[in-house]
Amino acid sequence: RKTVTWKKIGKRSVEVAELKTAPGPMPLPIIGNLHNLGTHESPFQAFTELAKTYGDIFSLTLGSTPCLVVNNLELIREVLNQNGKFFGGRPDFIRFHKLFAGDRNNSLALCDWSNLQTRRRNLARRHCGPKQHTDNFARIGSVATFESIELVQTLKSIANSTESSINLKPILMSTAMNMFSHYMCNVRFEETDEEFRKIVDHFDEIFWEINQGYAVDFLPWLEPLYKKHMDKLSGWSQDIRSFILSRIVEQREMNLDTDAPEKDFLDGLLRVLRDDPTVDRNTIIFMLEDFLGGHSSVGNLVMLCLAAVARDPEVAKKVKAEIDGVTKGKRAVTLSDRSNLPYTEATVLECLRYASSPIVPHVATENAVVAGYGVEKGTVVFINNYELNTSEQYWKEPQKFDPSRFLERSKIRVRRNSQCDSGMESDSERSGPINKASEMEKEIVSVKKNIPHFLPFSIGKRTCIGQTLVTTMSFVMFASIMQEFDVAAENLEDLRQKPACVALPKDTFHLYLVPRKH
Ligand code: HEM
Repeated sequence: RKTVTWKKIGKRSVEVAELKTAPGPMPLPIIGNLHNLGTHESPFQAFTELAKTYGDIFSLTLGSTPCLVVNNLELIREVLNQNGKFFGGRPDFIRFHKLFAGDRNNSLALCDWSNLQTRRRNLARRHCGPKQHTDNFARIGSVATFESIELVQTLKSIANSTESSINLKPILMSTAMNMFSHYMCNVRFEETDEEFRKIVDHFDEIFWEINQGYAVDFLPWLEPLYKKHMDKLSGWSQDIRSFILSRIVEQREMNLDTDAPEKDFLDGLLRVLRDDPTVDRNTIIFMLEDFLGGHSSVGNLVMLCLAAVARDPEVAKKVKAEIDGVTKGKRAVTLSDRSNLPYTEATVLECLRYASSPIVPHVATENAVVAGYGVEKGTVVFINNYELNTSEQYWKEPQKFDPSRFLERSKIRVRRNSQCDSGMESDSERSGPINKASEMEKEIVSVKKNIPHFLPFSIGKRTCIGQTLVTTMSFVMFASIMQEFDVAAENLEDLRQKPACVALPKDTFHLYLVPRKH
């Protein structure tokens, strides 16, 4: 293996070290190690397998691109946290350019790190990653409940009119898109709107596409063979941008009230455009495309949650019992119920673990060192979080779908007034004055706050900005469906998911929905 020259810039001296690159399988001419990845359904499974031979950090050459794979928590932290500033780039795949009008730097997730990216992230954070107890967080909750109530009504009318299984995915995708466009732009669309339906389908196709890997990513000279495919990608994203421009941005620009308080993400973006001459209109359109596009992940995740309960009636029973206990079947589920529905929330988290969404590859923007090995500028770094999600080193029975792994019991002290409480009193309470509020210990179940090896949204400076939107909106949508329907599959075999993938193909399994009697 060749060596890398690495400049270590300390306080006083500049030292040049010759460091070995990490070990790895011998590459073949032209294709490099691509054949080593074809041995499994997902390249991440192949990484886990190769780690058994080469260790938790190893090198590959894909086509002619040097790559590094890191397979354990300590190494992942070393890459993304300690050395994050050296690994802020993204791979230069042709597909990524096609999806963003010829330049992947138009995309927040696929661009290299830059000052523009820092500004875009900051701009997006307030609306797309609001903190709990802020107005924006509360608005996510009210939009999610509003759209879920609409969804349940639509599903009830479909379920009551057919005995067959339902092609649920497009309906969930439209609901997710309406959650996002309603929250970010105060616009929602009717299910009967053909143009809207087409755009939601395009987004879903792109979400699947972005979750796949192709030989052409590392063998760019294959591009002519992929011409049709690449043209399709460009076409989808062009249609999406014209929709966003004509149906969302231009509509708002006609009615923009610049004196009123900022009402949503779109308002915020248009104000920056007005006030900052260095920001151009395309930046705003691409940002909207990126963030509205996030809805596809919510729709796909909820489909996976429904598949999970269709597969496992015991999980379904617990989710329904928990929801019924809180809502008493009398009102819709809201985001503020989340702390009282830990098993339901844990089911969504278990789906995220089980699906094990891959982390977008990073690229070394300068020569660096990981675990004592040299990493050349331009090296693509794969973070194997499939290993983090499925290894027995981190989870008990990782192959089992078990939401309770995300739960913990703890004791809290609560004050109670013995006169008002209809429960059994303890001896110490009975002996106290009748009206005096007393303290008692209560056991509560809650979702574990921090599991260091559970990193579905990654860590470090390129961490996901959409995690609040995902976890809140998918929770409300999933719980609302579970509150109203029993979910079942015609054939459990159909529910099979691709490993290390949070996406399902656009055309996927159908499910039975049977309205529940409250
Ligand atoms: C199931 C849902 C989702 C999962 C599992 C997920 C996970 C991830 C992961 C692993 C990354 C890469 C982090 C890294 O490179 O280290 C990422 C980046 C990103 N995500 Fe998400 N994400 C989800 C949904 C969303 C949504 C809904 C949005 C927006 C509304 C969003 C916006 C972004 C953006 C903008 C980035 C790029 C950040 C950057 O590179 O600076 N994500 N996400």
